Amino acid sequence: MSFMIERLHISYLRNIQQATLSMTKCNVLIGANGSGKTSLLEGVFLLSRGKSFRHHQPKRYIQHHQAAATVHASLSDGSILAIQKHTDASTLLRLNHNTVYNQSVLTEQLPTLLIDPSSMDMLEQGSASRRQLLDWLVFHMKQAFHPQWVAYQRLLKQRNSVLKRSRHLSSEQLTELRAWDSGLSNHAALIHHYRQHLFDAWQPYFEQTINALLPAYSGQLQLSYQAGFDTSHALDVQLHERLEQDAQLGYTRIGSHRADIHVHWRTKADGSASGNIKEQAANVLSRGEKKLLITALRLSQLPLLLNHAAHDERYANTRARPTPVVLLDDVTAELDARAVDILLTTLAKLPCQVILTSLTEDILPQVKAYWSEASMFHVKQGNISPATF
Ligand SMILES: Nc1ncnc2c1ncn2[C@@H]1O[C@H](COP(=O)(O)OP(=O)(O)OP(=O)(O)O)[C@@H](O)[C@H]1O
Repeated sequence: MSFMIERLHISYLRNIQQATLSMTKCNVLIGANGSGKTSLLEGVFLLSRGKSFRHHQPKRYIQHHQAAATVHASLSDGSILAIQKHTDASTLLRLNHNTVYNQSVLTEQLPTLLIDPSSMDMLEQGSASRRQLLDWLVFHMKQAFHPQWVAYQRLLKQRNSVLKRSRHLSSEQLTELRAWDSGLSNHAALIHHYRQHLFDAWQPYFEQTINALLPAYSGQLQLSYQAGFDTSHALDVQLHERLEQDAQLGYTRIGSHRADIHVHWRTKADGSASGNIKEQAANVLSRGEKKLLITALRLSQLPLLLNHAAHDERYANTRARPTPVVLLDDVTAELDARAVDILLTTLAKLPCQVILTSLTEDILPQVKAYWSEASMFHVKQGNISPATF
């Protein structure tokens, strides 16, 4: 058994003044450009992650002339989650009417997975979004990962601030760095262990999803994972060896914060899977195919997560677990009718709640055919109203 968002309330987020939605398994938002569709997805993401995927500063997404934006969700297991973001960037988080002080508590209750136009450059951009892709999985599957990652980030920040301040380190600073490096090294070893373990578990799910979404590339797309440092040696030894270079650069060049995921395309002239041509997939795929690949990267994590949750002792007594919410902005963009159809049939089979946005009603017949429970909403100038199919 799993639970999902039943009721969502948003106030003063961009052009949405007040909106209340009763949600089902598949929720389709239809509206013109600038009507507020993405803002609603932004609200759900904000509740789950504590930040927007569009702007870091709350004053950018809080409605003009308002002091705060609020998002409130009632889940089908009876729990209530809320976030309030103020223009001074302060945050109030609530779970079941109690204040909580750690966003990760809400993230755990409401896993969200975003597929939007800005993620379409994920393969070409810096490593951060690809690293976050893997870390999303690790966070939701390994409870011990998050504290390690937080502790690593804290030490890294301290180390970088010393490196930034002085190119020539005093003996006190060197002693201080050495102590931090040993801590960093211990955290990095564990972070790598969790990432590697889940990266390996993820591979077959990724292959299956590619078979469904990009059958023409079956067996030709492979993932690789780099830890960000040479994992055959302790990180502190390597940090020590390159301390002078880091001091010149003013930051730490190697470590868990540099981990990355790559997608390779590999084929033989005869088209068989293992072979002699190897390229970054981003150099080969069309824009539409890239969207399907990025979608496959994200969606392939869901069955793995859900299989794992079935065995997770945290949910053993309640027999219920959170259902991931897939936020899919502008579902038809870049895709032809056949690709949209494949994407929707794949999504409908996955154990997730879906919130889709679209400029037109073209996808409604498929939504109706593939989901037994679906809702439609019209979005106009920030007003969201339920509509019948
Ligand atoms: N802080 C703010 N306060 C009030 N309105 C805002 C604020 N920030 C943005 N807006 C407005 O809110 C609307 C947000 O639209 P949104 O991006 O959600 O549209 P959309 O329906 O997803 O459109 P598209 O189909 O073009 O992506 C825009 O019209 C924008 O001008």
